[in-house]
Amino acid sequence: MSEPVLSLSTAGIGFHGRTLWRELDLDVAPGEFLAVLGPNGAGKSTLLKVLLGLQRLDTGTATIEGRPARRGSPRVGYIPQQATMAAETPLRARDMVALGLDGHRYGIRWHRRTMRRRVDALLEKVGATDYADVPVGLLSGGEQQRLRAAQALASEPAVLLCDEPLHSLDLHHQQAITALIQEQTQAGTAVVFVTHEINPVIDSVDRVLYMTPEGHRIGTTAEVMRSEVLSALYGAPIDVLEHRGRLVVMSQHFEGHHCAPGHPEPSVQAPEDPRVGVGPHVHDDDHRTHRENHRDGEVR
Ligand SMILES: Nc1ncnc2c1ncn2[C@@H]1O[C@H](COP(=O)(O)OP(=O)(O)OP(=O)(O)O)[C@@H](O)[C@H]1O
Repeated sequence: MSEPVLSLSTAGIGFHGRTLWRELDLDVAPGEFLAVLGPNGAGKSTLLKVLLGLQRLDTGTATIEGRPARRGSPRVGYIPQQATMAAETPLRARDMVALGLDGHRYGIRWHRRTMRRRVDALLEKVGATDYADVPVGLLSGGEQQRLRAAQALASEPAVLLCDEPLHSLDLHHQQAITALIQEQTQAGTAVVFVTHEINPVIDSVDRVLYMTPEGHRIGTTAEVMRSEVLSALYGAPIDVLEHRGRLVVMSQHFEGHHCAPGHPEPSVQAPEDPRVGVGPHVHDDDHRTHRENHRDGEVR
């Protein structure tokens, strides 16, 4: 591996006596795309906060480009979890994207025209040209999310941290944003992508970090997204099935609608859904349908 751009060494953190994760050793190379998966409350967003310098580790170290992770670094881009902006926010869409441009990059102040061209290109890439001059507070959640992606990519960061950036985007815009992030990896940006569903990004992912309260695993998708590995991590039987290049993760045991006591459930969705993956609620009916499909040979 080339010199890592992001490193965690024996990192650990917890709150109020509860350990979220510990002994986390991770090196991410320039241009690498790391997906971070795991149940609710496993500490995925906390990991991003550590890398943003917003949260201190209890043990170990976190470095970006060899220096301790710190707040406000222009070398780190961040697409936060979606939150609706107030209707009266005094920013147009293009202003929000421009905020992501480092006005003094490499010590040279951006020329106003260069800046406008760059903003226009970013707006176009996320499909936001039509509402470039609309106040952000009047836009839909998905439209605002596309602007956050454009803003985070504006400075071509060394590390891009994404906290469920595809949440609430329609399929077309999921693909557009994923393509944009993928393109950024070609330029050398390392991506840490927290998600509940691997399938929308499965073709972009180099490695997976899967976190659970019992421990974590790091490896390629094929190494980590396996029945034995997830069963060991959850401490309960989990099946991982592949269907047309997409993964279906399902629990073998349900108590009512839950997979295992104390664990938010991994998802089961109809295998025909191209977006199936680790995610929301599981119904016994879904389970039966899937099993029947499996018996009928529809799932390989
Ligand atoms: N500053 C804090 N003080 C106390 N507890 C915290 C703090 N930050 C996070 N936590 C707790 O740590 C746990 C992990 O939170 P985190 O948001 O990292 O989980 P997550 O894996 O991103 O979950 P989700 O998938 O639901 O977004 C939660 O129980 C949360 O309440």
